[in-house]
Amino acid sequence: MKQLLRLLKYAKPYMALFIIAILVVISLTFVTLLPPQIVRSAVNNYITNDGLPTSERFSGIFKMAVYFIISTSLIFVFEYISILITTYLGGKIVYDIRRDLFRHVLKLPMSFFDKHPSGQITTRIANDTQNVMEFFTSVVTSVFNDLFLLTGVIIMMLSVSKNLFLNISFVFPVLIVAMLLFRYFDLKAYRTVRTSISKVNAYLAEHIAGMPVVKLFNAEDFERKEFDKVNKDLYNARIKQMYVFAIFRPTVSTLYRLAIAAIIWMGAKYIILRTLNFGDLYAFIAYLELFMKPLEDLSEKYDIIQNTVASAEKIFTLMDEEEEHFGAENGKREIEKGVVEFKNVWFRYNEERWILKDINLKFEPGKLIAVVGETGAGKTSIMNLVNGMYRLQKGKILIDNLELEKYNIHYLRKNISAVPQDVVLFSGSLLDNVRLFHKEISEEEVIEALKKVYVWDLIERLPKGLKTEIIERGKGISAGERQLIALARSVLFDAKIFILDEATSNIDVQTEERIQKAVRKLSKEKTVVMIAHRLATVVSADVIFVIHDGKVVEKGTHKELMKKKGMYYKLYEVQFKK
Ligand SMILES: Nc1ncnc2c1ncn2[C@@H]1O[C@H](COP(=O)(O)OP(=O)(O)OP(=O)(O)O)[C@@H](O)[C@H]1O
Repeated sequence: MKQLLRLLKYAKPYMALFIIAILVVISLTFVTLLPPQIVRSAVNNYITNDGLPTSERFSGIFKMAVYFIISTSLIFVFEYISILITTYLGGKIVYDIRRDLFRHVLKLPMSFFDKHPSGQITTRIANDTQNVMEFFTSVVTSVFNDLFLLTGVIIMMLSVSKNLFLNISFVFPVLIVAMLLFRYFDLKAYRTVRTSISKVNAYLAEHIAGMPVVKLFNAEDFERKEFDKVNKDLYNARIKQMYVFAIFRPTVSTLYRLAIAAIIWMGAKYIILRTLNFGDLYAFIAYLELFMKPLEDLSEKYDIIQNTVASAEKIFTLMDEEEEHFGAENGKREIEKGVVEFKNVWFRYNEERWILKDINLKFEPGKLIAVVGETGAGKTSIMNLVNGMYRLQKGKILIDNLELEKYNIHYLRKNISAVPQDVVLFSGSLLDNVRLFHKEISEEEVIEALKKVYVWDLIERLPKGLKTEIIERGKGISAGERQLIALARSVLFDAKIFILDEATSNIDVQTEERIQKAVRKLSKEKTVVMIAHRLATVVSADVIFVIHDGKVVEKGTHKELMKKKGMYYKLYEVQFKK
C-alpha cells in the first residue's frame, strides 16, 4: 500500500487530467447504461404496444433507433477519450519514473554495480516500470469505471423490476465466486508461466553472450540439453495455464447462460402475470451482460495491482539506494600540477579482505611512472581510487597536496584520463566513440588526437575509417583497435593525470612502440602512470612501483630494481629468462 501511495505521488502533477479522466469515465458509465433502456422503451412503448396507431409506432421505433445510435456513438467518444487520457497519463508517469530512475542509477557508486548484476538493473528500469504503466492505464481510472458500472447496473436492474432482481439475486454471488476462483487459479498458473519465461530469457541471454566459449569447448550437446529443460518447464507451465482456461472459461460462461435461463424463467412468469413487459425482460438480460464485464475486469485488476506493488517495491528500493557522495559539490575544480600521493592507504571492496594495505606512493608529472605486479596484486584498484570510483577506508590520497575528497568529483574525473583494461565501446560511429558523444569536438580534433598517439593511419585504413559503426559493446572491432580508441579518447580530453591500465596489452609490438613514444612525450608535461604486466613495456620508465599482495614492495628504475634482485628481478627473470 505504501508503495502504491508513493507511486501515486508521480501522478500528482497530472491531477487535473486525472479529474477529467474520472469525469469522462462517469459519463461513459452513464451512457453505457442507456442502450438497454432505449431498447426497453422501444419494445414496451412501440413494438408490443398494440393500442398505438401503426404510424406512431413506426415513428417511435425510428426515434428509439436514433437514440440508440446517439448513445452508442457517445459510448465510442467517451471510451476513446478515456483511453486517450489514461494512455497518455500512464505513458507520461512512467516516462517520469524511468527518467528519475536512470538519473539516479547514473549517480550510484561503483560498489553498487559490483553487487547488482546489470541484467537486474535493466529489468528495473525497463520492465518493472512497464508494469507500473499498466497500473496507470488499466487500473487507476478504469476501477472507477467498473465500480460505477456495477452500481449503475444494479440500480437499473432494481428500477426495471425489483421483484425479478430479488428473485434471481442468488445468481450474483455464484457468478462472483466462480470468477474469483477462476482468477485465483489463473493467477497461480500465470505466475509459473512468467517465472519460466524469465528462466528461458536468462538462460538465452547468458549462453548466447557466451557462444564463443560454448563453441570452443564443444559444449553444444550440454547446451541443448540444458535449454530443453527450461524450455520444457515453460511448456508445462503453459499447458497448466491452458487447463485452467479450458475448465473455468466454459464454466463461467455456462453459469452466465444458466443465469439468463433463470431470468427468462422468472421473467416469463411475471410477463404471463402481466407484472413485467418484454422490454423489461430484455433490459434485465442486457444489464446482466453489462454486469459481467466489470466483474471480470475487477478480478483482473487485482492481478495488475499485485504486480505493480511488487514492481514498485523493486523500483523504490533502487530509487532509495544511496547516491555517490564523493567530494564536495563546490569543491576544487582544477588540478594544477597533477601530483598524486597515497599516504598509508588501506582499501577493500567488501568486508572479506583488504586489497590495498598501507600503500605509500607518489606520482609526479614530468616522469614516466610504471606500476607493476602480479595478477590480482591491486594495481587496478590503485587507479580506481585515484579517479574516485571507490573510496578508501583508511589513509589519504592527495592531489597537489589537497585531499581527493576536497575536489568536485566531476572535475576531478575530467582531469584524470583513465584507459581501463576492458575498453567499452557504445553503439554509434567510431568517431562518436572517440569523442564520447561530445558533438562539439570536431572530426579534425579527433584525428589530431589519433595522430598524437600515432594510430591515425591504423584507423584510417579501416574500410569506413572513423565512420565505422560499432555494435554491441564493440563487436567487430579487434581488442587492439579498441585499446587504440580508448587511448585516443584519453588524449582528446586534455587531462592532467593519465593512468593507462594495461593499455597496450592487445597491441602488436610495432604499434606498441609508437604508443610508447607518444606516452613518453605526454609524460614530459603530464602525470602518466602505466600499469603493466609485461615488464618490456616499462623498462624505460623513470620510476617503477612494484606491487605485491596489496603493498608497495619496491620502487626505483629498471636498473636499480634489477640490481636489488628482489621482487621485480624475479618477475623479470620469469618473463625473460625462461
Ligand atoms: N569490484 C570488485 N569487488 C571485489 N573484489 C574485487 C573487485 N575488483 C577487484 N577485486 C579483487 O581485488 C584484487 C585486486 O584486483 P586488481 O584489479 O586491483 O588487481 P590487478 O593487480 O590490477 O590485477 P590484473 O593485473 O589482473 O589486472 C583481486 O583479487 C580482485 O579479485
